[in-house]
Amino acid sequence: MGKYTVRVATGNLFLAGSPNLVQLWLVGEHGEADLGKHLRPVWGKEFEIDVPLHLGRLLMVKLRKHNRLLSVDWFCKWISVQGPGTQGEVFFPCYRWVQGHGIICLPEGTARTLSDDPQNLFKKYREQELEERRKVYRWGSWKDGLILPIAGNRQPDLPRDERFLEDKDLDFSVSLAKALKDMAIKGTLDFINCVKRLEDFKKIFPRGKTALAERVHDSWKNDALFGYQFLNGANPMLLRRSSRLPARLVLPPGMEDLKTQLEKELQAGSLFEVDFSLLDGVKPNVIIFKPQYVAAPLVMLKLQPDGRLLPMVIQLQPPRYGCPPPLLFLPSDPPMAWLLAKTWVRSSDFQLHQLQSHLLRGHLIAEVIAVATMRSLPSLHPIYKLLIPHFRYTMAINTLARSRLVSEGGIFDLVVSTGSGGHVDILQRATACLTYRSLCPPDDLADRGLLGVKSSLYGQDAIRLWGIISRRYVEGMVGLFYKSDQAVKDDLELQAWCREMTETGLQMAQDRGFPISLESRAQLCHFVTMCIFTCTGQHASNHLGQLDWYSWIPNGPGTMRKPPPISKDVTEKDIVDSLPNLHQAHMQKTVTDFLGRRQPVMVALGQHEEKYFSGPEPQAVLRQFREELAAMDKEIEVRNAVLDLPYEYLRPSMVENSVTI
Ligand SMILES: CC/C=C/C/C=C\C[C@@H](/C=C/C=C\C/C=C\C/C=C\CCC(=O)O)OO
Ligand SMILES: [Fe+2]
Repeated sequence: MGKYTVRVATGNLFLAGSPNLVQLWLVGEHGEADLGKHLRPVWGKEFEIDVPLHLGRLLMVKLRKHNRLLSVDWFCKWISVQGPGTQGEVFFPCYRWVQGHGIICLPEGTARTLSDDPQNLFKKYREQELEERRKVYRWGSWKDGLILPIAGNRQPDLPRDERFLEDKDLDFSVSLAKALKDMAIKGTLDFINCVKRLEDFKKIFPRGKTALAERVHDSWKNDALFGYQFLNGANPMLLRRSSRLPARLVLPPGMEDLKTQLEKELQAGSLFEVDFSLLDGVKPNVIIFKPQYVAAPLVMLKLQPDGRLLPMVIQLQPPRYGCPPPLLFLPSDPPMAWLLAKTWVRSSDFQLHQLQSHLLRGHLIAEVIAVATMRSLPSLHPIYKLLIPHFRYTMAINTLARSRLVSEGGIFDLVVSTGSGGHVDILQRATACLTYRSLCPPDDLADRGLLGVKSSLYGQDAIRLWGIISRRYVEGMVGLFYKSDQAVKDDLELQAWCREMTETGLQMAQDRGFPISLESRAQLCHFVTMCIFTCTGQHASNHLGQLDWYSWIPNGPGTMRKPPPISKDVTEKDIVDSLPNLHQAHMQKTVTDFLGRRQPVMVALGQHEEKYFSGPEPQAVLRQFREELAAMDKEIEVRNAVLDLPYEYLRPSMVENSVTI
């Protein structure tokens, strides 16, 4: 018996409140008390009430919104209750929309696995919550041979909790509308203006461009900048150290010097390669009845002692049986021939970057993690509480990508050489070779021979960030809730989550190294770190470079309008005629500017305000995580200050806490 003070926190945004009355119940270990309909969340924040029962330790708050005439959704952040006992103020996290008039149960914020609840006080609640979540979060299907998305084609189809809140929605819609309006106004001139010289692409070079974009415009023809991009550019995921000369690199007679140089670098361990074979045979797009072109180049590069990565040879297409060996382009070739060869590589890199590194390995994997978690882990579960902040807006932005970017008639079909089906083929091929190791930087960088490469700033920062997420955050939290490997094995919810991810979301990916069970705390930590890194650093390192590296279109051509050259007799006009026309370039710019701009509505890594965990220990782990992130951020700032080309894409203050754009 006694006085209870109930505090209710409604979302901060204008549309978060509701005039509907809300009924609350307090559920304790000794009983349940109906507090009646005391709350109008628009205005009500706190009220006191006498409860004539001895409830004992508070376990749960139940709430129900009553809507006589009009049902208005309410965004409840949390409820806290200060009772007469020794429990102190008890916190019940929510951070969800309260819709309709069903009863919602909010368990007290302490994280609990099934074995942390020996009296099964929450067992029924966990089962009911998952039963409801599996109805609301359903796997969809976009294209055969791909990993699964959330069901739903448009934002309104998504669960309310996954849609943009009004601030993000406003920024996204207004910015997109402005970008498209500008495009429509200026774009009319695109058909009148034409590009005669490479410098004419300045006509669509943006105002307020970044300093690095300026450098790209000034130095895009430079071999060192061309090589640098494979280390620290928009797409740092393809470069690998050569262990042998690639079989596809057929050296025609007269190339003995090159062979000697390649073998010398190979022996020294300084030979690197970028192989775009995944693009081989991809059906190119046809844009306004005009065929576009796709190539599948191979680039060989040498790592200099000063850290520069310099191209040695470019083969634009793999050898064909019964045909003469493909032409090889060299730095010593006529300048326009060499520049066209590099430009073809840049266009090929744009395709694999946007589809394989950015969309598939960033956006779509993050979505699988989010949907599998919502379908398999109750909100009480410690791994749910650890992961949920890293899912914000991911289903929404991916639904927009599927409906406006890679959809039929979407941007890829309109202005990208792999649009109109080639892009789906590439996604299917990339999915078929997507391995668990490639999503974990310590393994991926080891496999690609990039560990310890001083000029791989991406590699250094990825390892550092992975380590902070793994050691300071994930291991810290897992250590609080799993005291042995057996506890991991015994957690049936956790095992179901892992299987749901690998077998269903990733479509039987166990043959590519993904686990279908978790046998130890170390394996659990590795898997959860992969989840968090994918939703944060992996996406950021492949998203943030668009503005810097693709603002100057010749450095990232979304399409090529002429076939790859078969001779070295190349003019500037040949290059201009191969590059996107002004309208295609303008549309590409508009989209990559819109996507690549720094987000005003942004939560940086680890900076979420939601308190999913109750108790001092998880808060201490999160605090230490934030301290380590701040230290890394400062050290990157100091390092970048003395670099000719700063690398910012894995700075914790730049990395979003989830995939939201
Ligand atoms: C050409 C850039 C390609 C990027 C693909 C990689 C990742 C997906 C991207 C997410 C995009 C999500 C939504 C895009 C929404 C709108 C696109 C802009 C204009 C559409 C024009 C129109 O529909 O009118 O990661 O950031
Ligand atoms: Fe993105």
